Amino acid sequence: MKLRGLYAITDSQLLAGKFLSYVEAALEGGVTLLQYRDKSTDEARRLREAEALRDLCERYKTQLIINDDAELAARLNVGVHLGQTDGPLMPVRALLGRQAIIGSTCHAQVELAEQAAKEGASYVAFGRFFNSNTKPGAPACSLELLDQARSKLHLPICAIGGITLDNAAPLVAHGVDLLAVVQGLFGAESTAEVTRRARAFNELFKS
Ligand SMILES: Cc1ncc(COP(=O)(O)OP(=O)(O)O)c(N)n1
Ligand SMILES: Cc1nc(C(=O)O)sc1CCOP(=O)(O)O
Ligand SMILES: [Mg+2]
Repeated sequence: MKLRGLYAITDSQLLAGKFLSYVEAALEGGVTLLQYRDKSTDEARRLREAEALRDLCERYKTQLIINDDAELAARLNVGVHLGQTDGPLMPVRALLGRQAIIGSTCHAQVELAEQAAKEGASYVAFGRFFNSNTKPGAPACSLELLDQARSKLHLPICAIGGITLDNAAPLVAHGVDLLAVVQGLFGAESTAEVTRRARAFNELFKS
């Protein structure tokens, strides 16, 4: 499966009271990957929500990725996204199997991405590219880094951090395969607007 297009990421605060309706609206507009990102320790709720997302993703033929939690990903037989402090990648690859999608945060360092590629990552994520309300403290990354990364890496490149429909086009022009978005997608006033935004993000990959 080609990893290219919109990578929607959930946010429990932003989506409170409208979690599944907003996610479904995004899937309706077209989502290549959907990440369940919930930084809470409420295991029961996390399992319930992740199961609901897995069922929704099956209906829309979208791949579900769990943030941080390889055990939960294994339990649901879906992919996982790991940051630099979320533990080593290789045991997770062994746990989830060869087919599983495993993403790796590489901040603004091509060397981290080369290492992740060696360890079996399915895609590498660079960011943050713009100011992010969701994660204001994330280290910054530039378009020039993408040019270097594109010339050295042979796996899909994901960009994250403050991405909106107004600023995303240059990222795609610099070789990004996946646009990972929270606020720029789900910070919308209605489900119809979420669907419109999802479609518009995907259009950026067609020109
Ligand atoms: C697609 C994608 N890229 C980067 C991140 C950030 O991961 P991490 O650095 O582990 O930070 P948290 O998201 O866990 O706070 C991501 N989740 N997804
Ligand atoms: C979860 C996350 N990781 C980042 C990184 O740079 O590693 S930026 C980020 C937040 C993405 O949300 P938004 O689209 O609302 O900015
Ligand atoms: Mg993490």
